[in-house]
Amino acid sequence: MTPPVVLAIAATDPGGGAGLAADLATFAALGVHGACVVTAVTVQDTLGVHAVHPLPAELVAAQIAAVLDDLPVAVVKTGMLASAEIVEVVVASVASRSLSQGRPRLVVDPVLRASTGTELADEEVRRAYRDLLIPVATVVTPNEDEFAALGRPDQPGVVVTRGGDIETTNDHGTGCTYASALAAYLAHGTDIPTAAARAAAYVTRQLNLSRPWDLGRGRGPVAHISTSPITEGVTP
Ligand SMILES: Nc1ncnc2c1ncn2[C@@H]1O[C@H](COP(=O)(O)OP(=O)(O)O)[C@@H](O)[C@H]1O
Ligand SMILES: Cc1ncc(COP(=O)(O)OP(=O)(O)O)c(N)n1
Repeated sequence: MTPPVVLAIAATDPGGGAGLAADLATFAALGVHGACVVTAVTVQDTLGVHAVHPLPAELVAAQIAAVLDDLPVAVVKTGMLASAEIVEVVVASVASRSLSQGRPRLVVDPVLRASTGTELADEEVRRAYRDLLIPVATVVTPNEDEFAALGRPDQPGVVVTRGGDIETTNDHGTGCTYASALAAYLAHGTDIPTAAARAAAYVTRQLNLSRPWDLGRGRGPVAHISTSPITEGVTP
């Protein structure tokens, strides 16, 4: 038996709220095997992003090749890509694969700015998203600001995210979690509108779970803890 595999290409968040930690936890909760390629190491906490150290683009390319040459990746999900060279590497490594090589579908979460205000992508990165990555994506999940900053891309598969009704201070990482959930549902074979609706429902459930938490000095993380039967009866 082969489980569905999703590859996240994104950056680290040492507090475990956003980035690769959010991606992998979401994949596990939704029944897909998660592989991960690191694009950058960030120094951040629940108060904000203090530093970003992008990895050399060749190292990102080598990680992607190691995964794609070995595992049957159904979906690639990108988060923070940190440099225009890394965006180019993703396009060259993933989108240029032929269908006979098993080209994965591509979910692009265009992370441009943290909700605490720090810019996470310069103009060169935005241009690379606009000109190279978004045109080859299956699904793109910008929030309203990202959608505007990317020139309002008009193509099938653009799902503009719009926050929601739950009032909480524990929402760090919701964008990453939403896009990862959508990627996981796609990997299970769900169509795009259904995957988007299920991802929103998943985020709602997780935000309700973390709403009462007292975690961190700023905006705490959305829950990545599972509410599966394994954890029933255990108080988080
Ligand atoms: N407060 C909220 N209540 C309910 N759902 C939410 C809330 N915040 C986010 N979501 C869900 O998560 C998705 C992504 O959140 P959003 O805030 O748009 O992402 P980002 O962190 O990238 O700005 C939304 O489209 C929505 O489905
Ligand atoms: C490493 C890393 N990746 C992405 C983000 C942005 O996270 P996102 O879920 O889009 O939104 P906020 O957490 O900023 O609300 C990040 N901070 N770090």
